[in-house]
Amino acid sequence: MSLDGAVEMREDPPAGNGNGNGAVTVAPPTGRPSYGNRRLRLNPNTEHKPERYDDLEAELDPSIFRSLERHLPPSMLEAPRDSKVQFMKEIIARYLSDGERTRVQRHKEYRQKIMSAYQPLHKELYNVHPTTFFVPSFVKAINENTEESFRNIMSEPSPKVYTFAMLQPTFCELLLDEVENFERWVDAVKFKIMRPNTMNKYGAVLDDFGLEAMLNKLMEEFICPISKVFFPEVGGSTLDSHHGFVVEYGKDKDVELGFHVDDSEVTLNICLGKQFSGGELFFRGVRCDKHVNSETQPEEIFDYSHVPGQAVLHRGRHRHGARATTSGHRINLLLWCRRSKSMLQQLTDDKELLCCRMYFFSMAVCSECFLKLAGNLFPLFSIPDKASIITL
Ligand SMILES: O=C(O)CCC(=O)C(=O)O
Ligand SMILES: [Fe+2]
Repeated sequence: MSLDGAVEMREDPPAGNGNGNGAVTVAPPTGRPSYGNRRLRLNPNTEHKPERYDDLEAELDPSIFRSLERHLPPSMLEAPRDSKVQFMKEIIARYLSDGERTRVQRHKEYRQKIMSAYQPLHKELYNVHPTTFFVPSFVKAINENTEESFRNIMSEPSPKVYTFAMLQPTFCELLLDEVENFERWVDAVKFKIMRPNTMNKYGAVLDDFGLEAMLNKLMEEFICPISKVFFPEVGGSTLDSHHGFVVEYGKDKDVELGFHVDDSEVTLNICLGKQFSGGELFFRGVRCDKHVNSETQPEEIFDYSHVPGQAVLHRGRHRHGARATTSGHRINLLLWCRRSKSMLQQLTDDKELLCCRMYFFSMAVCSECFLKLAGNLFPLFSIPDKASIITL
C-alpha cells in the first residue's frame, strides 16, 4: 500500500455530466527495564500528547512514532523517550515488510537531500501566522471554536461538503512563489522530484521541502476543531498526520483529475489561484472500500467551482474528481488529514489485521471470522475469549 495513493475508480455514468481495547503482547527484552504490562492499547489515548520524533534517525516517518505512542501501554507513557523509541521500533520491525522499509528509507534520504540544499524564499511561510495567513472571518470562527461560529462562515452545498473563505490573497501569492522557487531549484540541480501521488504528473509535496511542521500546526489547530464537529465519524478531533501538497493544472501541466477517493480521513482542498477556467470539482457521494464503484444517487451529485482563497473540506472517502482546466493555470493546496488508526494500518499490509481492527471498531467482521483471524495475529493482540468478543 502506498502512503500517498489516491484510489482511482471508474466514474459512474448515471452521475450526469460525463463522469476495546485489544492489546499487543510484547515480551520485555532481557536486560531492559520492564514497564509492567507491555500490551499496546488498541484504541489510542487521545488525551496523551505524544513526543516529537523529528530528530530520530529511523527509517520511518516521525509521524508513525507519534501515532504509535498514543497506543503505548499506560505504564510506558511516562517512560524515557529512548525506551519508548526502542519499544516502538521492535513492534514496527515485526510488521513492516522489506519493500516498505526500503521505500520509507529512500523517502527519508530524498527529504534529507532537499532539506540540506534548498534555500526557502519566503521564510515567513514556514510558521503559522494566523492573521497574515487567514481571512479575519476564519480566525474569528476558530477563536470562538463553537459549532455556531463554524456554521456562520461555512456553506454545506451538498451533504458533508463544506466550503468557506480561508486564505489571504497575499499568503496564496507567497506560497505560489515558494513553489515556483522550489521547482526552479529542482530544475537547476536536476533533482528528480517525487510527485504528490499516483495520479499527478505535476505538483509538489510541500512536506518534502520544509513545510511539514507548519502544515501540521495548521491541521491540528485550525482543521481539527472543525472536523471534530463535522466529521466525528472518522475521528475528526484526532487527526494526527497529514500529506500536504500542491497540484497544478493547465497547459503543459496536468489537465484534469480522474474520479477517485483520497488516502485520508478528511481532505482540505484550497485554491491558491491563479487565473483559470474549468477545473470544477465533482462529488459523487461517500463510499467504503467495498462499494467504491457503486451507483451514484441523484442527491449525491454536486459540482463545485474553485475560487482562489476558498477552501473545500470533505471526507477522504467522498468520491470526487476535477474537470479539465480549459485555460489559464490552476494551483490548489491539498492537505490529506489522517488519524493514527490508519497510520497503524499502514504499518502492515496484513489484510487480516485490518479485519481484526475493523471488528474491534464494530464495522464489519463476524465473531467466527474474527476468531479465525485473531488466531493468526497472536501475539499482536491478546485474544479475548469468544464470550468477551460477543460483548465487545
Ligand atoms: O484538483 C483538485 O481540486 C482536486 C485535487 C484532489 O482531489 C486530490 O489531489 O486529491
Ligand atoms: Fe482527491
